[in-house]
Amino acid sequence: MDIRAPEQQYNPYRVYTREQWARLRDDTPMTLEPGEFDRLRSLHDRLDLKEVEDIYLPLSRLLSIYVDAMQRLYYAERQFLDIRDRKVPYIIGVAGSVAVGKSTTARVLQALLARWSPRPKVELITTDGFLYPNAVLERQGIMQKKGFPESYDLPLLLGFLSDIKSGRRHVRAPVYSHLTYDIVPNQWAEIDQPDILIVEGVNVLQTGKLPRDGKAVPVVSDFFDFSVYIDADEAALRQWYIKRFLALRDTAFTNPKSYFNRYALLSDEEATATAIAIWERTNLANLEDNILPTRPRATLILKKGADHTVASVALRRL
Ligand SMILES: Nc1ncnc2c1ncn2[C@@H]1O[C@H](COP(=O)(O)OP(=O)(O)O)[C@@H](O)[C@H]1O
Ligand SMILES: CC(C)(COP(=O)(O)O)[C@@H](O)C(=O)NCCC(=O)O
Repeated sequence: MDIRAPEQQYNPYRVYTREQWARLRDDTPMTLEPGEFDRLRSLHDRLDLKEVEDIYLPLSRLLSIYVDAMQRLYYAERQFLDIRDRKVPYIIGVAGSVAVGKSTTARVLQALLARWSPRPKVELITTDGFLYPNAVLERQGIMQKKGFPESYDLPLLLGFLSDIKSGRRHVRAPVYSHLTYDIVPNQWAEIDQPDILIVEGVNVLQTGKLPRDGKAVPVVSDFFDFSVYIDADEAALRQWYIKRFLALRDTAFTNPKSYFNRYALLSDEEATATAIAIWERTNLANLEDNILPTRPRATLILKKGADHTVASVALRRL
């Protein structure tokens, strides 16, 4: 235990207000077209020009420094070891609660990084593709634990990342559908030697239980060069989850193929009660037990306020 006064304790992060962080954009140009915002934004997430200018352009600038430095280190080490092989993809993890807006952040980063010069190949993968199919979750009695560590095929995810890092071509990842709430049979996303890969999911900073015998067991973040945790207070997350559930009731849930089709005819009150029940039973429990504890492992923490915009940024010291 650190018995020093809080102000004397070592803080691994430098913390910036939104205004301080926004100034770090410097002369990074805006490369997104106005029409692209709708495509990048998830349901009920907030994303406007100011958010990209104040938060994501400084982050894009910082990432370009990190990627550049890593490439130079990589080549210097290759020279030292007298090895000649192709460069490895730079991997960025995006973590945070269900409904915090990970998908939007990941898509904005993908769009901004892909416009760097010379144009890198930037791919994006979500870890929900590595969830076990519903049939398996049902057999194991963990359908209500979707998103918990035990609901993912971790060896498959680790194998995928290892293939990517080792420069393999045409690496396949399974695909998840939010509509059917299940893995899509016989469908894969193919990742072919990207320069940068963004890996988004609630579980990406989890370590699991490390073996006591010292045997080497990789964890997902061993493959990351940089990671972002998107943070928000529980009260805000709960509201966003309920709001999104109500919006989905009127849209996606009305599709007969939707797993939640039975909720399409619920009244506002019934739908809110259902959303709160799912939130508390599954997503909040997962946040408290398995997601929030990984926050201190991130390179960068984006803290959102109740209006979905980023209020402060914490960057881990090198
Ligand atoms: N039941 C659902 N039906 C259709 N789309 C959904 C459903 N649940 C979530 N989504 C969409 O799936 C995406 C991922 O959501 P989620 O995993 O909660 O992460 P985040 O909100 O952090 O991006 C979001 O774009 C969300 O709007
Ligand atoms: C699939 C999810 C765990 C999110 O996974 P992620 O892509 O963030 O790894 C989540 O969207 C989910 O389905 N949660 C289960 C409870 C619910 O239906 O909200």
